[in-house]
Amino acid sequence: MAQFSLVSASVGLITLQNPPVNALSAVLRQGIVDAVEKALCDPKVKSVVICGQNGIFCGGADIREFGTNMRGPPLIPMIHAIESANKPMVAAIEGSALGGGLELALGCHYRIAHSQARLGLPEVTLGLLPAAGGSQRLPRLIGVPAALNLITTGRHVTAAEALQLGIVDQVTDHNTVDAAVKFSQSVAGQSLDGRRISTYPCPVQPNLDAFFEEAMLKVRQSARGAIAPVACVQAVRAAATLPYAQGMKREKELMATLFTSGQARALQYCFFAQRAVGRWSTPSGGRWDTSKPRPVHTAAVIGLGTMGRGITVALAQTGLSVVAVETQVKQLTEAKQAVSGMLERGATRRGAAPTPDRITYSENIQAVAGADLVIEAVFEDMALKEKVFRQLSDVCKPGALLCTNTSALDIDHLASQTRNPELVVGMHFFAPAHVMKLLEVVYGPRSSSQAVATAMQLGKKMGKISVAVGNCRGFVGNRMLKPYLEQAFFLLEEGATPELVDRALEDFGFPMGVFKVSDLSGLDVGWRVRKADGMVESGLSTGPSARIRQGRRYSPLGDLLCEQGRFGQKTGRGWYLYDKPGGRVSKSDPWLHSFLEEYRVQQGLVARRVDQQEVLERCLFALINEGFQILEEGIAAGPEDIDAIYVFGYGWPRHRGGPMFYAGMVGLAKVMERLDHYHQAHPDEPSLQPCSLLRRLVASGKKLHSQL
Ligand SMILES: CC/C=C\CC(=O)SCCNC(=O)CCNC(=O)[C@H](O)C(C)(C)COP(=O)(O)OP(=O)(O)OC[C@H]1O[C@@H](n2cnc3c(N)ncnc32)[C@H](O)[C@@H]1OP(=O)(O)O
Repeated sequence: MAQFSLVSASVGLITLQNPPVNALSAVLRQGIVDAVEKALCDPKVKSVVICGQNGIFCGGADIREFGTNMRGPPLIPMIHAIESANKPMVAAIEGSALGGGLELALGCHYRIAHSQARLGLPEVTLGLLPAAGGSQRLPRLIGVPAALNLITTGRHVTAAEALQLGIVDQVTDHNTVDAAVKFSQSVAGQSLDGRRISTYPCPVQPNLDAFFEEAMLKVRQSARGAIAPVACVQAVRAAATLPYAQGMKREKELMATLFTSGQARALQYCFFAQRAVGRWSTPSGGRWDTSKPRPVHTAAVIGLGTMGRGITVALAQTGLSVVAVETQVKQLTEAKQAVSGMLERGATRRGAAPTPDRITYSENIQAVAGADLVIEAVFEDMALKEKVFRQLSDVCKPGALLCTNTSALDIDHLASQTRNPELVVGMHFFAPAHVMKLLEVVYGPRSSSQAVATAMQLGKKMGKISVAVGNCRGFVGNRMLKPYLEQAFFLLEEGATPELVDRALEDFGFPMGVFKVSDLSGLDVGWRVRKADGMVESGLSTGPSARIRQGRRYSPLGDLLCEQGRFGQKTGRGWYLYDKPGGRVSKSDPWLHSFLEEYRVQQGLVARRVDQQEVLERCLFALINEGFQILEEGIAAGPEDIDAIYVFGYGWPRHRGGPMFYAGMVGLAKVMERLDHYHQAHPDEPSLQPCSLLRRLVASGKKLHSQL
């Protein structure tokens, strides 16, 4: 609802009241319409201030209403009525004014913001555009380039930037409502002719056609198939070229296509999934709302290789004291330099003062004795990690949480090396650890819910999307990646090229195809794991049995490349060719193509035409099938957890909602039918056999996601 009151004898104060973010629900919109009418009819009221309760102006349209039968007064006429009012309307912006919230403020004649406020039009991140007049008013207010930037990126600006851009008229460090009330009194009775943004001409943009062509090209390149950024450019172009009323018509048409698109549904699902993963639960009954995290003031990191350095930076940036331990002196010296460089660059990027140095370095593991929480980040080797955990169990103070940054190893086994297995959890960071948003918090059967809660809370403090997952080989993310990679290798054997497979995945929306990623992360990483698993035979034997290992189809292609010293970017050669070791730009490699041809001949394989659809179905459906298996085993509590992991850690295109959501969009019956089809053709590939949960869901007609 919206509360109306008369303050300072002549100011009508309208307070938006819809916790937690004053989203513009049907009830709130009705409340605003009623309150505005009251204010305009009351002769005592000479000016009006609109504010939000609980320190937040407005988080925009109520996203939960999208996709339902929208009731209540629509936003556009409501904002129009505010702009047309004959009494000054002033927005008092505290906290956030986002999306429809900012559009409401743009309908007001003046905007006063608190210095800590954030403003923006983030609709594009929800697969929409600012369609309550935002795409037409903002360019008229601040010019086309600045408006286009805000609308196509959805970025939030600070009050200071908003003032500089001309979005707000005044910024205050004091009580925003008081400042707005005072301001509104000062302008009461003045003409409002020059204050209605919809009547402004759009500032002239030189070389309009070239400007928008370039903008469109840029957006199409970075959008990777997302349609909302493209529609945003079209809407701003309408503002720059059409009268306001026609621009509004265009805004409405563009919004109509976006609103009903699968992409908008997927992006809105991601918005809520990102928040839902914070409400974790474990099979043993641990829950986010009943488990109290332990306080963490000092954290320690053991091992200062690439991951350990990133984790140290991420911890230091949260303001914690950090003890960083590395037993090799040379590595320690290099790490010190690298960490301080990363902290400095991070501060420059954020426009903040460098993080005060709260890091203590040591060569001795005894230095972690006082830490509340330790993150072990030594080399991915079980024997080494076992040793470190036994030492930690002796050295650490009672109650200290012991975490391992492993991407696949058994958490429970490591816990068994300690005196207090309930204090052990996995914290699987993604490289670079101070940049990547995802954190898998892995609980073993003996991890206490307090240990999970502590790691989840620390992840949140570090700005991560933390997802609690159960203990199994590869946890959720890497476990699902295995069948995906496997299928990509098999497709090469059957006739595809790395270029074809990567192109299909990049057209789907991944920033990089599977072979480019493999070159980037290093082919030797997987080789080492496969060797440890006893999968690798050196040299190449021939015939189908040479490609069956441990009872299932196996492709030795990756191993053969490694035997040639082709480890990817770091050696300048992998699935692609690079201009030098460490080079970043991939080129097609004729050697690789000949190698594949020779390999097929040797193995008696006949190359056939593989198309993009087959690449997507085999790689993605195999990955999704593993996701269903993970759900069935209770390793992930819900599909949102898997989707968040893939969107925030594995480059899954957000506008496709994550693998499990995508499966729902495609239709579970279709996914199952295609898996069955491929499994019949490849009975030695168990990852193509639909798992029982998928079969049960299809048989019952049940959906995995209520949004679909
Ligand atoms: C014609 C169409 C016109 C306009 C279109 C729009 O306006 S689309 C909406 C545009 N607005 C946004 O995208 C803002 C989304 N919200 C946020 O960015 C943040 O929530 C915000 C406002 C910065 C507050 O952040 P904070 O970290 O404090 O809270 P949190 O994100 O955890 O949110 C708290 C709960 O509120 C729910 N919520 C937030 N915004 C909305 C919204 N616009 N509609 C509905 N619900 C919203 C959020 O989901 C959280 O609830 P939970 O149950 O935990 O999911």
